[in-house]
Amino acid sequence: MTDPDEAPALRIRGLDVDLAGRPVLRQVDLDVSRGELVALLGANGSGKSTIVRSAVGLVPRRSGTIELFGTPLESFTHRHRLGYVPQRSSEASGVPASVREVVMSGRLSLRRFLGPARRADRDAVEAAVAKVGLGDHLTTPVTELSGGQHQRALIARALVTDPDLLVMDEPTAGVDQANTEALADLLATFTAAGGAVLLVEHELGPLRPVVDRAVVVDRGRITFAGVPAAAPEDDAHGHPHSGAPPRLSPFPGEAII
Ligand SMILES: Nc1ncnc2c1ncn2[C@@H]1O[C@H](COP(=O)(O)OP(=O)(O)OP(=O)(O)O)[C@@H](O)[C@H]1O
Repeated sequence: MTDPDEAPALRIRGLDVDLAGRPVLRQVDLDVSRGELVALLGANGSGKSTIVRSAVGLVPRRSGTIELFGTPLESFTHRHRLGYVPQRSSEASGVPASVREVVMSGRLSLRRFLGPARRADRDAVEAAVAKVGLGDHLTTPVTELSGGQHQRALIARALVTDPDLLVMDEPTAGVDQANTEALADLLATFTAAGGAVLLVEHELGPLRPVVDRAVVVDRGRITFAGVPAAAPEDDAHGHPHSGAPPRLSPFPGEAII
């Protein structure tokens, strides 16, 4: 266990994950510091989602350690410090919950009893919804939102506990340029205030200016970590271009290429 005051927001060491009896992640090491935005890149099926889902405790691991703010995941009780935005496709459902209900569900980790929402909960929901620009849609069923608006509702749900670490799985999938740029601004504000972000992307696109470090995953292993400008771009088939062998270091400050 690392000193909680010094510890990075997220520290993964030697992570091995098997799914359906098949190795999916092998010896993954990754740090995300406070105030830092790290993007996980890589081809389809390389293991990006499995890394972020492991980081929030959704996937059992074969070996390795995961710490949040210096505390092992298994004993981390401050769930409100963690905001998770799943892949939007995994949220699709025919149940017409409103934006308010979806975002309010993010407050459950803070509520001791499940009675009617308190004033503080309602205020936090309205503030988070306003932050993502959906203030006019509080009562709109999420099924009636555009892809970009739906994504913003999920981001509001992740922000509603005022987290210190945001973990996002493809937050720009199916989102137009304007919404992606708005997300980039929001993330820049979040990290400037000391928040840490780990997100999955297929390509950096409009988020590139706010990404501090790009980490490339290839067949379950980290093959590159460095400044975004040096990250290999995906080709049309989703495979990173091979170029000069990258210097390998998943740790902050060690990988300026
Ligand atoms: N629940 C599961 N059971 C079995 N295999 C799985 C499961 N989830 C993922 N996998 C497999 O693990 C590998 C990594 O999947 P993962 O979703 O982490 O990749 P990814 O890089 O996020 O891909 P994409 O970019 O397509 O979302 C893939 O081969 C996938 O088929």
